[in-house]
Amino acid sequence: MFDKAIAKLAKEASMLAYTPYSHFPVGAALVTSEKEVIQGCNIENASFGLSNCAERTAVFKAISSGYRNFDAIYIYGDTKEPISPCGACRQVLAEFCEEEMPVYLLSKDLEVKETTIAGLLPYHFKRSNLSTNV
Ligand SMILES: O=c1ccn([C@H]2C[C@H](O)[C@@H](CO)O2)c(=O)[nH]1
Ligand SMILES: [Zn+2]
Repeated sequence: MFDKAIAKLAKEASMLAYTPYSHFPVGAALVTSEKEVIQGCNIENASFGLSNCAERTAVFKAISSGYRNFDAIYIYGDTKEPISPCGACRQVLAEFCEEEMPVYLLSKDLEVKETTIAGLLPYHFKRSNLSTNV
């Protein structure tokens, strides 16, 4: 269920973004099954392709802190319409989150578009697709 306080934490996370190249701050708030909120921001690099999006920062922070199960993610962009995550982030989220997990996409004014992991990336490549079936 959408929680405005967590949406504000996603916006707050964007304030720490390192964006000297795009000047486009993004924030994410990933809710763990323990109800912890892990924030992330985008972190750019002079070698542009090495930039890391807010969503992946939040996922990598959470995984490297020992969390493995997630209830929701909120993603905030300083945008007119609710932000739309890039393909790389959709694939990384699909690795760790259930297909039906709620995803709340937020605009500058905290207008919300609700979707799911499967809604963001239907028919995604997954572990069970590997021939080794690990
Ligand atoms: O959902 C998104 C979309 C874009 N960005 C970042 C990547 C780059 O730093 C900047 C411009 O693309 O915004 C994110 O962090 N998340
Ligand atoms: Zn991304």
